[in-house]
Amino acid sequence: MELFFKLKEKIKEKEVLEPWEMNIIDENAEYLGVKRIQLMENAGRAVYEEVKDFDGKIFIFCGTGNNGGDGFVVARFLGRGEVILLGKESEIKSYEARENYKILKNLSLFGSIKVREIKSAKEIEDVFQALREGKSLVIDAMLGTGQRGELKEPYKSVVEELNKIKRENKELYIVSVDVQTGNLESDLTVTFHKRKSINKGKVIVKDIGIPKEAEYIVGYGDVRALKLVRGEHKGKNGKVLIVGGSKDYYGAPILSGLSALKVSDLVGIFSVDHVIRKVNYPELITYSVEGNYLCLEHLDYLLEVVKKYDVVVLGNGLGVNEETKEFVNSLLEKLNKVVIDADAIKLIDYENFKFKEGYVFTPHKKEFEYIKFELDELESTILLKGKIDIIFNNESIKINKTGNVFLTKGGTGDILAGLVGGLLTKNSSFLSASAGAFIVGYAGDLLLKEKSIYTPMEVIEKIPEVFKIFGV
Ligand SMILES: NC(=O)C1=CN([C@@H]2O[C@H](COP(=O)(O)OP(=O)(O)OC[C@H]3O[C@@H](n4cnc5c(N)ncnc54)[C@H](O)[C@@H]3O)[C@@H](O)[C@H]2O)[C@H](O)CC1
Ligand SMILES: [K+]
Repeated sequence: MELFFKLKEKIKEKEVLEPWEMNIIDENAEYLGVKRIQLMENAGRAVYEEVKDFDGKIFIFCGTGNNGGDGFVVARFLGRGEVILLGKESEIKSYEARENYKILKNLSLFGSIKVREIKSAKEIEDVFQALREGKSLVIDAMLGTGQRGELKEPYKSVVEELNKIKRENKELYIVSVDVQTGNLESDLTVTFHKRKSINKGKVIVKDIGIPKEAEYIVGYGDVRALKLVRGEHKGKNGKVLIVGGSKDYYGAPILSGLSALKVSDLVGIFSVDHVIRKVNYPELITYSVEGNYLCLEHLDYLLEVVKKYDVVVLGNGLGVNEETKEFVNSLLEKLNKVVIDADAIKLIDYENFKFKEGYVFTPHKKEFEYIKFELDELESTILLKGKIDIIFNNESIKINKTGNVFLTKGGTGDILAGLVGGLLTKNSSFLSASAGAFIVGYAGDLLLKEKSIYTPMEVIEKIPEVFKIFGV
């Protein structure tokens, strides 16, 4: 871990987060044991603290997601006002929000808090009318970091109407929870943990108990953030070409290919005929060249083939010799999305090397010593495998703690490289490396629970189960 701390102090901490980054941090806080319902309670109380002295009518507009859940908590702390749910109770997405909604319904018996469910803005003309005159507070708990794209109804009309009233009635005060919903002209946004890139206007940042460490741990939040286009169109899921193998090693590229196949539906292997002869998996497309090692004379044909692929996984079983060295360096100049593993790491001429953003290096400790880099120029991601994996580039760093000693066996590195390659077709280098490390480690941990020893092929077969466990 001392390398982690050494690197971490050189990587500037992010002050502003993208919504999707915040969602990963939320999930990984839970992975570290922080309860979501507690975060929701703290978030609701944080907003309440900013509005509790308001002396006028209060309307809390809530969505069916966790942003709405926060709004339910605000209402409970206020102990008064009217809660308008944009949807039905049955549409409330999470357990945490549903529980908080149930409490409000129990409280509404006493008349202090009113609760309404609407399908369309037309149903609350009376509320809009009330907002047009006198002093009112609107709490915007409609959409938070989960909002995507153009507002759909009824959010769209509600926001439009609120903006219209806001222009007419200067005494209407709007406070947004976490982020504004669409282009709502809030007077204030109370956001949690860190400022979000989409926050506008006056913003107050409140801590709600999310530990800083949640930003530095890989968890199921990373897995859930993955873009994984399911195989509806052959070849649309991203295409991966494994470039590896030699007369001495034929297993490595096959393991990489089979692993990549778990997240992409078109995988090819480009290698020498010794290897291709041994590929007896119809799912793997093969490209065969004469010789014991891949070398410069194979480059032109490879550059033709690679045009059909999105990502190359380079290095598994390549062998280490002069002829392959030139091949690797010339090839990398021409490619943008590459997983660089095993022997390829040793063959790169780092003196004249550009660390492109689309590269992921997957060294173990010894291979890591070959990589000569200046951290502030490191656009590529390095996934340094170990008991604790460290994933880093010039602006982010995380550790992954899944996995066990049996994963250090031969073959697991090939599986990781292939999986990261598959993920890299649709995701950033950093997320592909982080999630890839988590998934392979977690697969190994599942296997270790079932049996005392397992094979690399069993790790590959376990990958879909990891996705299923985390609902991806
Ligand atoms: N996750 C946590 O640990 C905490 C979250 N907090 C609050 O939760 C929101 C994020 O909640 P989430 O459920 O992920 O998303 P939203 O509530 O923002 O959206 C829910 C829902 O809305 C639908 N939707 C998305 N885009 C649109 C659109 N353009 N039009 C209409 N409807 C849309 C979609 O179905 C979404 O699922 C976060 O901001 C915090 O407020 C807690 O505060 C802290 C812990
Ligand atoms: K909001």
